[in-house]
Amino acid sequence: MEQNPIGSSESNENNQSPTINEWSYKCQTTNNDNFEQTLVETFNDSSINDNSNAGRHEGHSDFTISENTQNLWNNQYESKDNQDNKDNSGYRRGGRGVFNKTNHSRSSIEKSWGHDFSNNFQSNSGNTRGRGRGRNFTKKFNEENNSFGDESNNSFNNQNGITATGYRGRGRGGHRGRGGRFRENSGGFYDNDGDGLKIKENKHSVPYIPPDIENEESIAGIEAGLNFDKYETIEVKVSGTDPPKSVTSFHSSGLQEVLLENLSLNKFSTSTPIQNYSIPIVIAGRDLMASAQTGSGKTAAFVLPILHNLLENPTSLVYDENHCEPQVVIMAPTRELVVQICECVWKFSKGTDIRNGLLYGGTSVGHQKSKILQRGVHILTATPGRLNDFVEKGIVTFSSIKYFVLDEADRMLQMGFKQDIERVLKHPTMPPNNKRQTLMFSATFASDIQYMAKSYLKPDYIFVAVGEIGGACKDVVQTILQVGKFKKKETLLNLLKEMDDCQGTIVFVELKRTADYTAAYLSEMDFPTTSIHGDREQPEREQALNDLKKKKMKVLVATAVAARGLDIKGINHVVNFDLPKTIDEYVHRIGRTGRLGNAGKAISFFDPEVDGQLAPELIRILSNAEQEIPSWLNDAAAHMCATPAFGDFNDIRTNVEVTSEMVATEEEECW
Ligand SMILES: Nc1ncnc2c1ncn2[C@@H]1O[C@H](COP(=O)(O)OP(=O)(O)OP(=O)(O)O)[C@@H](O)[C@H]1O
Repeated sequence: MEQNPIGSSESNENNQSPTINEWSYKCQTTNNDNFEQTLVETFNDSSINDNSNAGRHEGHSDFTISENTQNLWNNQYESKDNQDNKDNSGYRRGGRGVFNKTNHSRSSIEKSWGHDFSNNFQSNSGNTRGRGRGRNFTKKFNEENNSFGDESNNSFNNQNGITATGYRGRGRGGHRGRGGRFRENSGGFYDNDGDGLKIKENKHSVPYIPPDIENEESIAGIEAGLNFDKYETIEVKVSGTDPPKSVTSFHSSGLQEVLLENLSLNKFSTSTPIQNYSIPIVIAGRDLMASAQTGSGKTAAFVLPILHNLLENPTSLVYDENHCEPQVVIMAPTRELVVQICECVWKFSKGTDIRNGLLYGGTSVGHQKSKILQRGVHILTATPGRLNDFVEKGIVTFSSIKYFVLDEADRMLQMGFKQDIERVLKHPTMPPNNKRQTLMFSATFASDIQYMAKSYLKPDYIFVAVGEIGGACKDVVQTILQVGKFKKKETLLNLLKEMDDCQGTIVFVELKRTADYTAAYLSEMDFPTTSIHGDREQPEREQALNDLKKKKMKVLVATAVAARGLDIKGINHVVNFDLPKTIDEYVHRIGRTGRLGNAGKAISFFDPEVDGQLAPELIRILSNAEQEIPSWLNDAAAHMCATPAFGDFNDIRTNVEVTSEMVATEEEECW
C-alpha cells in the first residue's frame, strides 16, 4: 500500500511524531499588505499531551491553558459577546471574542455557542478591525474518552481582515488517529488537494480526511410519500432501436438475489418508472441517456444494473501500489453529490465483493490515494477535478473500464466541466465508446446538450424520458412572489415566521457573501441556520449538510452548489431568495423538496429588475406542473417577449453589477 503522501502539504498529517507541547499560531491579515505575524508559543503543560489535538487561536493572548485536561473544560469558557448574539448556528456576530473562563457548565456553553462554535467562528460585524481578540478553542471535549476529538477546523475568521490560523497539535486525542490540520488563510498559499482550484482563501493546506460511510441509518434514503403511486401515471417515452422491454418491479427485473435483499433492507419495495426502464436497458448492455424528474430514483436506476452486471460477469481487479484500474467510473458535479452516490453504491453492494472508491476535492489526496490503492476499486465515484488530478499522476487509469456514468449529465457537459470530461474520455487508456457502456442521467436535458452528448454514446443508444424532459416535479407547490431586492430580507423573515415549523428549509442565493450574510442574519433572528457555498471549507460544507439532516439546524442557505442531486430527508421548503440564471437550475433547486412522492413547497422571489428574462420559461414550467401563474408574471413575460434581447436566455443577468469575486462561479461552486 502506498503510504507516502502526495505533495508537500500533506507532510503534516503524516508526521508521526507529535508536536506535543508546541503550538504554533499564525495570525495573518487577508488584506493586500501581506502582513503576516507569526506567534509561536510553547506550552510545557504535560497535561496537554493526551489531548494534544486541542488547539486554539487568539489575536492577542490573554488566555491560558488550564493545568490539566479536566480543568480545561471544568473551567469553562464563555464569550461575553455571546449573550447578545444569540447565536445557535455556527454563525457569530461581533469580532471581539473575549472569552473568559467561568464556572459555567459545558452544556450551557454548547447551548449558547451552538454545536458548531469551534467549527465556524466568523465575525460578520463589519467594525471590529483591530479588536480581534477572540480565540477559538478548536476541539470539543469528548466526554467518553476524556479527550478532544471532533472535526473542528481551527479557524478564527474575522471578516474584517484578520484571520488567525492554527496549527493543531497532534497526538492521541486525534481525529481517527491522525494528526492535526493546518489552515492557511493568507491568500498566498496554494492548496494541494488536487481539485483544480487555484489559490483560494479559507482552504486547508493540510487536507481534510472525511469520515467513512458509517452505517445504513446515516444514509437512509427518503421514504416514499403519498404521491408515490402517481409515478405509474407518468408518460414514458423511449427512443432508439430495439429497446429492451421495461420491467414492472425489482423482482421481475432479474437483479441478483443479494441486490434484492439489499433493496428490501433499504425499504425499496416498489420500483419507480425510471428504474423499471433503465434496469433492463443497462443489463442488456445498451448505452442510455435518461431523463426523469427530480427525486424519482435515478441513482438506483444506474447503480443497481451496474452492480448486477459486475456480479454476473466478475473480472479481476487490476491495481498495485502505484495505480488502480476501476471498472466503473461515475462522475457528478459536486463533492456532496459524489459522496451521496457513493453511499448509494455502498448500501446496495453490501454483502458483495464489490469495492467502492471516492475521489473529491477539498479532502486529503494522500488519504484518498491510499484508500483506492489499498484494495483496488470496482466502482470509482468522483468529481471531475480530483479525478483528473489522479489521472494525470497515473494513479487512476481506465484500461479496465466497463461503465462510464455521468450523473447530472447535462451539467457535466456544459462549460466548466466539459473539458474535464473530455480529458477523461480521451485518455489513451479509456476504451472507445463501443468497448464500454456509457450512461447519462439528469432531470434536465436541453436539446443542444443532448446533441452534444450523443457523440459519447454508441449510435444505438436508448433515450428514455419519464414525463416532460426538464419539467418540474408536480409534487412541489410553486409560489412566485414579486419582491424587489430591498424587500427580500424582510420577506424571507416573515415567510419563516409564518411557517408552522421552518425545519428543513433551503434558501438559495446567487452570491456566496449573500449566503453568509443571510445565514448570519437568520441566526440572529433565532432561526438556527447554516450555509453551504464554495468558499466554505469541505468539513464545514459537510457539517452544514449533516446539521440540516440531523435537524440541528432548521435552515440551510445555499448557492448553486446544493442545487443538484442532493437528497435530504425532511426538506419541506425551498426558497429562491434569488432566482437562478436558468430555468433548468430552477427545476433542480425546487427539486430538493417534494421527492419520491412527498409534498414540498417552493417559494421564489421574483425581482422584476433582475429576473424578467426568466418569466416566459417560468410560466412554461409552472403551467406544465399545473401550478398557479400570477397575472403579474404573465405581464412580465409578455413584456420580455416583446423585448428584442429575449432569447439570449443564458445571459439574463448581464445587467447586474457584480464582480468576479462576488459571483459564486459555477466551476468554483460545483467542484
Ligand atoms: N424504488 C424506491 N423505493 C424507495 N425509495 C427510493 C426508490 N428509489 C429511490 N428511492 C429514494 O428516493 C430518493 C431520491 O432518489 P434519487 O436521489 O436517486 O433521485 P434522483 O432522481 O436522482 O433525484 P435528482 O434529480 O434530484 O438527482 C432517495 O432517498 C432514494 O433512496
